[in-house]
Amino acid sequence: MGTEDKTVSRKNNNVNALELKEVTSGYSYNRPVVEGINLQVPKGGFVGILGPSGSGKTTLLKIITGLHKPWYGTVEFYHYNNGGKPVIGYVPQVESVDWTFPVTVREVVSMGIWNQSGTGPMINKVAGEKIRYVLENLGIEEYMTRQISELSGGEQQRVFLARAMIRFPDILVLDEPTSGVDYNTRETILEVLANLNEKGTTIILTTHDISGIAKRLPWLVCMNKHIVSEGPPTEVLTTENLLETYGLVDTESVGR
Ligand SMILES: Nc1ncnc2c1ncn2[C@@H]1O[C@H](COP(=O)(O)OP(=O)(O)OP(=O)(O)O)[C@@H](O)[C@H]1O
Repeated sequence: MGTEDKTVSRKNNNVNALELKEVTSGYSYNRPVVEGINLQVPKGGFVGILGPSGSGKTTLLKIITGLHKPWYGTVEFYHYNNGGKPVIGYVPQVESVDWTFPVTVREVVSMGIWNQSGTGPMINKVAGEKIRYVLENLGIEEYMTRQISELSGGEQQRVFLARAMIRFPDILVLDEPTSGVDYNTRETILEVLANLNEKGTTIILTTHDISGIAKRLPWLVCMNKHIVSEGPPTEVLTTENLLETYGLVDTESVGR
């Protein structure tokens, strides 16, 4: 059975890692950027969110991670083993982070486990080993002591992924994890994510890359302020859905 079947069947087993009900939110009064969002993400699911610039994808991810609050509606999480909230790892868009101050890869990654890694510049042995393990997994162990500002976009992207992975999250949320990276980096990132998903991590990512990423994922959500459609790529990546998602509906042909 392929990953696709597995994820789709999980979608139907009624165990959700998280569920958004009627979520509406935004940044200025009376101008919601996401509206009436109903979304269920199954435990162990791998979900891609597609939509044009400004369609509310990042806002939705921030609502899931708790960085931005819904105006209306609720976000509910599955109660993980410890009976509490899941550990959520968040990988922001690389371009949204300004690393002008001097900080090494090792220090950035250790921020993911700040309270376990020792105080200040001292990173304890266990944390140091975890950091090395995760960096090796991502093929960037040789950058350990480099300044983050010296790295390329694709390398920085993997450092942020490492920072989120080091917490061994139950849910990993990534904002355009492959934007601006080359083919090999994209494949490495996708392979790492597929392995984490195989081990049970629930993954939610946004992407603009339809052929390189979206159509290879088991479940897609198309959004443009509202959810336009969701389902497996074969059902969702239709011309009609994409035109509606990207606001390119041919008004002449529909007689408007
Ligand atoms: N901090 C903020 N303050 C005010 N408006 C914001 C803020 N963040 C986002 N917005 C606005 O909310 C809308 C949705 O933005 P969001 O970043 O969620 O879209 P997106 O789909 O992730 O876009 P992109 O693909 O370009 O990253 C946009 O119109 C944006 O200008």
